Amino acid sequence: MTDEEIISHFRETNALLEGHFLLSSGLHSNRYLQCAKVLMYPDRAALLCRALAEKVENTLGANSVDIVVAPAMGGVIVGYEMARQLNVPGMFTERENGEFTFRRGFSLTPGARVVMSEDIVTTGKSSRECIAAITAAGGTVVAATCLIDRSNGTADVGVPLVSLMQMEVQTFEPDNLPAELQGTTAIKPGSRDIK
Ligand SMILES: O=P(O)(O)OC[C@H]1O[C@H](OP(=O)(O)OP(=O)(O)O)[C@H](O)[C@@H]1O
Ligand SMILES: O=C(O)c1cc(=O)[nH]c(=O)[nH]1
Ligand SMILES: [Mg+2]
Repeated sequence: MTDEEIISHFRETNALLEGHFLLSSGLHSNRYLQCAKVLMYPDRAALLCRALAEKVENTLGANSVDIVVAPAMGGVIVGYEMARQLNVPGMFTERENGEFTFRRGFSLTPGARVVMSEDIVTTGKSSRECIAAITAAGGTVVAATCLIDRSNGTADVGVPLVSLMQMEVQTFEPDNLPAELQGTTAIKPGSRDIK
């Protein structure tokens, strides 16, 4: 799947937003990729995750994954579809007092080979937090995946990161906003509690 085909799925579903956004990391941006708008279409979710699962298999080899774990909320749908495409089970972690935890009776077999599946990577902070929770629960994270790596390959999540597409999207510290964003109110689409 080419980058143009991937981005077309975002454009056609109005998932490529422009405005003023407060990101999960606390950084600001004039662009936002709302993956939920793409993933609301099961056929598009399947096409994108099939292509990403193929990349994982090319990187790790066949039958190298025991389970997919995804961080809620953004990772839930993509994690489900990645598990389906890799033909393994999938589960998710969710925040409790700000920390990713396994709830709902989810647990990992010690040493289970885990692919951690995100929707978006900007700084990699959420990915690293989810990977830490998986490791603490006894899993071995063999790779991380995301649909779009907004860091253009610069985010370090501590394990190989397989992205469907890399993009370079500018981000800004809150006290260093460009003129176009100054004086406008930032929208915060994600669910992380930013103090
Ligand atoms: O690489 P990062 O800088 O961590 O940014 C990317 C993270 O931000 C978004 O989640 P968010 O925390 O907004 O919550 P959500 O998944 O509930 O939407 C997205 O789903 C990633 O998890
Ligand atoms: O960094 C984020 O929080 C973020 C950026 C983006 O483009 N999309 C998203 O869901 N989260
Ligand atoms: Mg998220």
